[in-house]
Amino acid sequence: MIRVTQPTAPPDPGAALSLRGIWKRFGDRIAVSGVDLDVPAGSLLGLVGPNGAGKTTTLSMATGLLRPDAGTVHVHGTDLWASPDAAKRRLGVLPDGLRLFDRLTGAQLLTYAGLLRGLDRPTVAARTEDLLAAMDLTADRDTLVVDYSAGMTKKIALAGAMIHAPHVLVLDEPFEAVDPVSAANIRDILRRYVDDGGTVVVSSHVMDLVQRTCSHVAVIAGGHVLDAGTVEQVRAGQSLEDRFVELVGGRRETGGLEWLRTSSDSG
Ligand SMILES: Nc1ncnc2c1ncn2[C@@H]1O[C@H](COP(=O)(O)OP(=O)(O)OP(=O)(O)O)[C@@H](O)[C@H]1O
Repeated sequence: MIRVTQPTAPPDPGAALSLRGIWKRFGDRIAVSGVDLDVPAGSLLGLVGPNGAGKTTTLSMATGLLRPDAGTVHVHGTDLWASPDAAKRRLGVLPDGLRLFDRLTGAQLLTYAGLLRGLDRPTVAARTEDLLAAMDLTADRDTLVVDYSAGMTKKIALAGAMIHAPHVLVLDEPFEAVDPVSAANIRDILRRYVDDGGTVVVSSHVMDLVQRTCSHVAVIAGGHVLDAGTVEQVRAGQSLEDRFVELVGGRRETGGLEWLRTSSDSG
């Protein structure tokens, strides 16, 4: 079970990811202010929150891409910032706005990712073909990634994050720009990965997708975790979207844009 823990609680060694008191400040803006979160092994957790809530900053600190100002991150009990190599071997990451080596073809990019992770060539070759097929990209295996659509680019980056068979996948907006059929395929791949013992954290703005796909959810706003638990616990009988709006607030009357009513300017 996920808990929003007391800051003094020690990290949970049984959790796939255990964040304790992580903070990040950019100039005088505090992006993340003391996030404590345990992601249970074998869960598929959706991290949801409004724009600017601190999701990307939290995930960057949870995966070794950004050093927290304070706090700790443990990956299956290994301290990420004390033992980054050991911890990162267990992580597969799809960062937000990732720049890929897009002058490579899709197949070359996966080969590169596999070799970089220390896999031998036959293993890389076999997994590359499996992943291309799973992402429905076999026909475009020899197309340059720079010529891929946004959704195809997302899928090849996701495949690159999975090639070393990590224990934990951390995916920032994996469904953004992905067509509904590909999104369903990706959901199946992630569910199978979880059934086989993996853990997935995805950030998303699409509540319906999180409600249908995830076992757990954490709601973050203003750099804090507002609620976390199983999807059933957090939504408490409402739709996740209604519960999200209730927790986060911020709905406003859409007055003040009268000038947009172009029909009133018909003369
Ligand atoms: N490199 C940076 N320099 C300065 N401020 C930053 C930087 N990165 C993030 N921020 C600020 O930190 C806050 C949290 O940003 P973050 O990108 O983590 O939010 P998010 O929840 O991922 O948002 P979105 O849903 O819009 O992607 C925002 O106020 C943002 O302006």
